[in-house]
Amino acid sequence: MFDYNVVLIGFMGAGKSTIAELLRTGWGMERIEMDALIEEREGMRISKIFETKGEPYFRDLETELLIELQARSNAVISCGGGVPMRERNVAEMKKNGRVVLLTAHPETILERVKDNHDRPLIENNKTVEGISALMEARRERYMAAADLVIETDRKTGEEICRELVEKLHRMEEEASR
Ligand SMILES: Nc1ncnc2c1ncn2[C@@H]1O[C@H](COP(=O)(O)OP(=O)(O)OP(=O)(O)O)[C@@H](O)[C@H]1O
Ligand SMILES: O=C(O)C1=C[C@@H](O)[C@@H](O)[C@H](O)C1
Ligand SMILES: [Mg+2]
Repeated sequence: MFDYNVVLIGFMGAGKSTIAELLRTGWGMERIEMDALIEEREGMRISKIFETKGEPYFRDLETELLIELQARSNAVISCGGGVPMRERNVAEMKKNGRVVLLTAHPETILERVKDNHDRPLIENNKTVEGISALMEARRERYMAAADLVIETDRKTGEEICRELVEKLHRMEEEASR
């Protein structure tokens, strides 16, 4: 039980949704899936929103939703991959949350996302090189937003969750000393 939110950030396919679901089932947290909530409210898939309304429209929806989510606690918020790229968003997620960055190497990401076609930003160049380039462009902002970084390559979801919960508890202990 956390008296704040756990905000999961990271590249597409890093495992945010997977880990959020495990924290819901195993740790009783409320799971909030930003992409899914936006899709539900807009009544269309993310790829369709990008196509018909454009990326800036989608990015504004993300910011509005993050502001709304500050009212929760003990929620695990699985962010869209691009959410930490806006400074305003990072300020919002830190108001009532600890930000956890999940990382994975481009080869691992490619393996995980290759059969899914609802990630418009990588759909046209789904290669190690394409993923590496976008990852590099995002690295600095992802790192700056993170309170905690967890590598996910060759770890199971359960291992990642245990590491995450342990590290967050340790951070709280250290902060209260
Ligand atoms: N630790 C892991 N080991 C093996 N496979 C994993 C792991 N974590 C996630 N996966 C698999 O990788 C794929 C992508 O994971 P997931 O959807 O959780 O990523 P995401 O970070 O939420 O991506 P997006 O930003 O696109 O929503 C899924 O098929 C999932 O089952
Ligand atoms: O990394 C990104 O910019 C994105 C990741 C997905 O979660 C979606 O939010 C959308 O496809 C954009
Ligand atoms: Mg996801």
